[in-house]
Amino acid sequence: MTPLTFSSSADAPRQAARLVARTFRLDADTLAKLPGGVSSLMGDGARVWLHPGTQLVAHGVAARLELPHGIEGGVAWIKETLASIEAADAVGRPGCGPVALGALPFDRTEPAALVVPAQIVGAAPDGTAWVTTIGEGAAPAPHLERAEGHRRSPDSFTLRSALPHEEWCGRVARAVADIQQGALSKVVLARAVDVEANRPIVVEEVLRRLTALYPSCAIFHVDGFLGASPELLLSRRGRAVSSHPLAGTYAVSADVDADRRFAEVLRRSAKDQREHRFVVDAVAAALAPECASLEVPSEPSILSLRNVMHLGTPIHGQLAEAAPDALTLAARLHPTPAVCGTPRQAAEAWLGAHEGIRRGLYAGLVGWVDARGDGDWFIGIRSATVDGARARMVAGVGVVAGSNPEAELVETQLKLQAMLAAIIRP
Ligand SMILES: C=C(O[C@@H]1C=C(C(=O)O)C=C[C@H]1O)C(=O)O
Repeated sequence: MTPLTFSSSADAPRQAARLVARTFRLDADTLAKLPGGVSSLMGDGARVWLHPGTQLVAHGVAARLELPHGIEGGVAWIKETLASIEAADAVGRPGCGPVALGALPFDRTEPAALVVPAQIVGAAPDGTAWVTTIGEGAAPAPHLERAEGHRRSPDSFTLRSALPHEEWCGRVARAVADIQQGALSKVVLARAVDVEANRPIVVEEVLRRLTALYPSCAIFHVDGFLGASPELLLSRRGRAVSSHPLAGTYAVSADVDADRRFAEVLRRSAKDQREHRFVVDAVAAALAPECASLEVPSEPSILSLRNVMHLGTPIHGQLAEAAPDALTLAARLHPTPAVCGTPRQAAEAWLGAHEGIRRGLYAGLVGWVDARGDGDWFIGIRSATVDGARARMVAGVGVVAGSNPEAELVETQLKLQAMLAAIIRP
């Protein structure tokens, strides 16, 4: 069936009324046939969202939701469109019923799209699992075949930086100089590395390795864009809202005592604290007008991953009654100074003039929103874009007064490790 296409218009909710969604609980017998849980259904073409909060593995497209003017053109119509799909939902969990899922570009004005999948298999943290099917006129029957992946993986890889190291370090030095001149306070400069493999990269295998290496992160895949993001931009469950901005990074070693000392160094680093504060202040300022209450810890804590540790501040709030849906809130926060800079406009202009790469979906938004307005949106970092035997990995670093170009280069290498370890077979 050809999917419907909706373009951000007043008409989309009316057209969506042609779609019908059915959600059923998956019983124990059916789940027993999926030993890896819902993730056993992810073939290369699936749209995947695996997070300890909510897991969604989606196939097919019931409708494409197009944003020809990017998220800047407004995204509130997406939740309204989902809400006008006729839905029978026997489970009622966040992520049940019709869902819009996908990845949106870093650039707020770049054309973008999400999809309403034709089938979504989901699981909640307590193990409740469900399947939703969506179609025009009637919801199709669910299809729960396990993905069979017998493709031969690549075993030889070449890596090439998009910019020579010296040139990239020169740009960091330029950013530090411009910051010292007072043109801006922080800018997040990204670096791309291209991988070429001897055979097509097997997306499903990369996702399995990411799941094993980064179990606390959001593992995602949308049309070749995949990754393991540690950074929650915004999650909404009813009136509860949360965000977990990160900024400030240190290496993680194999030695617990050394890591404890590194964590202390990071916590006491005035440069990293400053870099972090810009992000927390921006997130809190954007959320406050929508919230009846908002808790922002005064000190960051340490978020430890396999390759790096970050300063992170968990922010929680209760939304005001009229607050918008998860995607609208996330789009309002984006781009935070964790991936762009401060002040935002000066940083965007600086990146446009000096960064030298097209970010695309890197550092954009990735996640889902449902018809109630619940949803999870992470920042699309620790990510790569895979196209056959090629992949582009991107990682960025926050540059502030006092940043050292060579140290920032090392930081990009640590962050790129997240994807390298999953793409390149051990
Ligand atoms: C921009 C990235 O990461 C961001 C930048 C960080 C930093 O500069 O310390 C830390 C976490 C992220 O918010 C990236 O991984 O590409």
